[in-house]
Amino acid sequence: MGLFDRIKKALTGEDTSTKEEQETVNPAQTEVESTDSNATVEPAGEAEVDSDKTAVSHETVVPVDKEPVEQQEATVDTATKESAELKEEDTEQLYEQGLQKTSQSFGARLNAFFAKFRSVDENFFEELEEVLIESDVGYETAMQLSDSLRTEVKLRNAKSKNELQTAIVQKMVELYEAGGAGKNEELQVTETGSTTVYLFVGVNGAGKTTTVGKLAAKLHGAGKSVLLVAADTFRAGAVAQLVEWGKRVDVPVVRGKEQADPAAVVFDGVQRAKDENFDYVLIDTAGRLQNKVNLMNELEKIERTIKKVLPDQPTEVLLVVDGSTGQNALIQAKEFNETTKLTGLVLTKIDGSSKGGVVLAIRNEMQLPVKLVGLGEKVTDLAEFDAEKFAIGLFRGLM
Ligand SMILES: Nc1nc2c(ncn2[C@@H]2O[C@H](COP(=O)(O)OP(=O)(O)OP(=O)(O)O)[C@@H](O)[C@H]2O)c(=O)[nH]1
Repeated sequence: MGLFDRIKKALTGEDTSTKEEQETVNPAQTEVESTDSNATVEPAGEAEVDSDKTAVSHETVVPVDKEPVEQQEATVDTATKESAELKEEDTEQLYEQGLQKTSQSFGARLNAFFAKFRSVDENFFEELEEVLIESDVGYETAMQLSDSLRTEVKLRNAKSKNELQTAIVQKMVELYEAGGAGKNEELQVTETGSTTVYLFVGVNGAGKTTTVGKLAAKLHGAGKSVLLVAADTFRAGAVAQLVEWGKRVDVPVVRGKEQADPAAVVFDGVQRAKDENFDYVLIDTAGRLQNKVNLMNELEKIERTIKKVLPDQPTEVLLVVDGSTGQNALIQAKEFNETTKLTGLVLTKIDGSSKGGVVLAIRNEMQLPVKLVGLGEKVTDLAEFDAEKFAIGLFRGLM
């Protein structure tokens, strides 16, 4: 069953797939349980701090400049540890709650538009374009949608309100699917079996540190060993914030002094991860966009540094954007994409925002997959992006 049919079935209960499709089991549905079955469970970090550099200490903070050794408490209060294991039903609920505002405004706009529907004429398409732009799908995408709907309407000779509503949703889903064609939709893991490095970039306040913390909890909960690198040495407090997340989710953090060279911190972190065979390194960077050249140089230097230690890394360069800023998120994504080669996006703060429609614009205009979504401030409020759940949340009440 195609994505559109699955969404339609979920929203209307109507099964529009062919009989053959109904008889074929969707492999994607059978995969769910096998995820991470190979995971080796590492004991949670109660390790003692050991002055011997080779000993793995889950709470050791490695000072980059080798100056006075700053170390966190060696033992972790188990009561403060948080795990990020989410059940399938929880994720569904999160999506639904998270997208409530978006679907209310998105659906309400389109519903209001259809409430005064009379006939399919030039006015109809012009108004539809306006409604779509207001719904944060972006100008370019709104135009494309309206053009393809014109063709579809002619082709099907569609006249009724119902036919048109369904056709719009279908076109949005098609556009969405085309935007990701040939792209890896999920977070990738290194093929060599060595450490996988994810580099997080994005403007200040987008939610990088929070996302790194949440993802660390998820991976750690799945039995993976994770090392965090606080390369945002620019903003006072940013390092402390990541160290706090490290404590909270029980993973070690490599940090430098304030204003230290971020690339030096990255070097130490990646080297340690390699030496100690960590499964993942998550690097939090500074997000200054005021000076594009500086930012580009810094990110390039960080990437070069990673490659010095692990030539096939980073596996992912993820841009974190604040989804509640709507079109601003799209503009930021475009600017970052000019300076660094992104592999995907993390869209945060979808909860409580009415601007989730921007996913469609980002995907269509940048051909970049949204890999993760932030659906709240809690450690568990991070989910892999699921187009079906997202679309169901977005189009609820429209079909
Ligand atoms: N509601 C909600 N809030 C979020 C989400 N992700 C992050 N936040 C909040 O957004 C604020 C900024 O998040 P940070 O993680 O500090 O952002 P950052 O990009 O690391 O910012 P800098 O450290 O300044 O570069 C914090 O108050 C987070 O709790 C989300 O998905 N939903």
